[in-house]
Amino acid sequence: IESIYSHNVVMDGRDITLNIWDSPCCQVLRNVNIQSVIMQVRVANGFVLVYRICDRASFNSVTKLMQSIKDFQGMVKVPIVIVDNKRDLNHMRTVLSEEGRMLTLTIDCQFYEVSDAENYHSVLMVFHGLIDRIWESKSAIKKQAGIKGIVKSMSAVFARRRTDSL
Ligand SMILES: Nc1nc2c(ncn2[C@@H]2O[C@H](COP(=O)(O)OP(=O)(O)OP(=O)(O)O)[C@@H](O)[C@H]2O)c(=O)[nH]1
Repeated sequence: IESIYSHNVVMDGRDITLNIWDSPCCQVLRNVNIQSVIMQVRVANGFVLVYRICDRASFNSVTKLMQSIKDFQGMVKVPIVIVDNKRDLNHMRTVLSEEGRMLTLTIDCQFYEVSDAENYHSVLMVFHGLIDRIWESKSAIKKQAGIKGIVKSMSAVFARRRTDSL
């Protein structure tokens, strides 16, 4: 079942409300639900893709899902964080840590190795990392919009001058 819930965090003195859309892994496993991915890419500010180190199918799903997000996002890149979970089950590991890291090379994203059952703090780090990336990408968009605005108004002045001189 998909669930949506909210969580409040304070970061750098700012109150932030995270609205988390939690899609179950099994849904992804059967087939990446393209419609759902398209909708999520449209509305989401960021993605946390979690696989289990002892479950190769979950890693394959994350790989597929990442490709779909890449395919459907437009010019604006939505920050993605990859999480290798259940580190406490290292003795049952079937996905190498390097494989997770390699995945992050195909798209610019962060990588975390956690055990959410054992360590709440590491999960917090994941979300803090994502929020940082969201802020960075939002301020980059604002800056770009600012430059575009200047270029637009300058070209308007030049266009008027050209018309005046005719
Ligand atoms: N040993 C261990 N078990 C975990 C860890 N995280 C979750 N689990 C267990 O794994 C099971 C599934 O946990 P969920 O939090 O529902 O995992 P999920 O990724 O949301 O699973 P889906 O709903 O199938 O996507 C539960 O029994 C958890 O107790 C972990 O870090 N270590």
